[in-house]
Amino acid sequence: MDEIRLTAREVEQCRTVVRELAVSFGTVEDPELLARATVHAQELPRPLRYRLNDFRLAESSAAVLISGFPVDEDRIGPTPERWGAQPDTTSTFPEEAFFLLCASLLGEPFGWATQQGSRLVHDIVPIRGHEELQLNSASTTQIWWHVEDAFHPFRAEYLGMMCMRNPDRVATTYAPVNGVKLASDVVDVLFQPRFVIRPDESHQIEADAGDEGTMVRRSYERVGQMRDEPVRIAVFFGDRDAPYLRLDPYFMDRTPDDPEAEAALAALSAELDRTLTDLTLAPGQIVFVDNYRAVHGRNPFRPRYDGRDRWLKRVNVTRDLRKSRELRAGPDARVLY
Ligand SMILES: O=C(O)CCC(=O)C(=O)O
Ligand SMILES: [Fe+2]
Repeated sequence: MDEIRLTAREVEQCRTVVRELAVSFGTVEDPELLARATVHAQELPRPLRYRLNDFRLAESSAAVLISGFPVDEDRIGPTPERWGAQPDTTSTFPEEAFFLLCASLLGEPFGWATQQGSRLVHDIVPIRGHEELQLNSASTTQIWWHVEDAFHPFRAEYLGMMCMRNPDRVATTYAPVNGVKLASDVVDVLFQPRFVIRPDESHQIEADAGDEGTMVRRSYERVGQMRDEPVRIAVFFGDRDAPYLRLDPYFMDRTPDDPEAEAALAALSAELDRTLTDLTLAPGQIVFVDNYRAVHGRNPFRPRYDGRDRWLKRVNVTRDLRKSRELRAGPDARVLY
């Protein structure tokens, strides 16, 4: 994993860019802020921009960690009890703005109409009642490693997570695809469209949509269709010698009619299990996982429900918004329906 450590001087430079945005904006969800972020991000320190550009373009690593940006523990306020429940969106504005500026050096932040009320920046917090679900709001159960939104053709190229607090040092888990060793005939099978991935539960909790508009309803219908009539896809794609990957075994069908495909998936899963490592984010740290080149998950933990729970902000980033135009309301709209 690449690590970028900001120097004290660089942090000051980053804060200057953020302060300028804070004059005009109170929330990072303002569409105008995102339009400006792309431009203002070019005022971030040049070493940071070079390193993120290498990560994006040369695929120097399957994840990059950015350390050094401070989090003001008092100002951010208590960990919300559920996503979207932060009483004052300005309380985390500096952290989230820096996060989005970094994200916009990799591509375009976007959101899903079927997730967290169409917000771009998600809250990852434990929610009472979700403890055992296979969702990021779970706690006592582990989140099995996965490619984010693996079922969807327009899933993120990068998944960004920024830590607000993590007092119990709960680890995100991570495994890059280039660490796996597989026989050549297994790789062949993984490159063939013989696998089924269904939408995960985070896209199916209708009550959480927060918006009953036709677009949202249609979006749930589309996800429902992907669940009920999934098409077979390849797990590996791209370069035969350095494949990209797309899988989420927890939501994948077994294929008893195709034992060879089942065995290939089992072999890849065993390799990813073998190479899975812990990444414990500390407040202020940001990780961008290359969602084409690595899987991620999370270890289980005991939730506190006392306002001091683990709290991450999360953003989906695509390199190219245009490819999902049929699912968006306008050329610069960032929500996929
Ligand atoms: O909480 C984490 O560290 C990661 C959870 C996860 O898989 C996600 O939010 O996409
Ligand atoms: Fe995830």
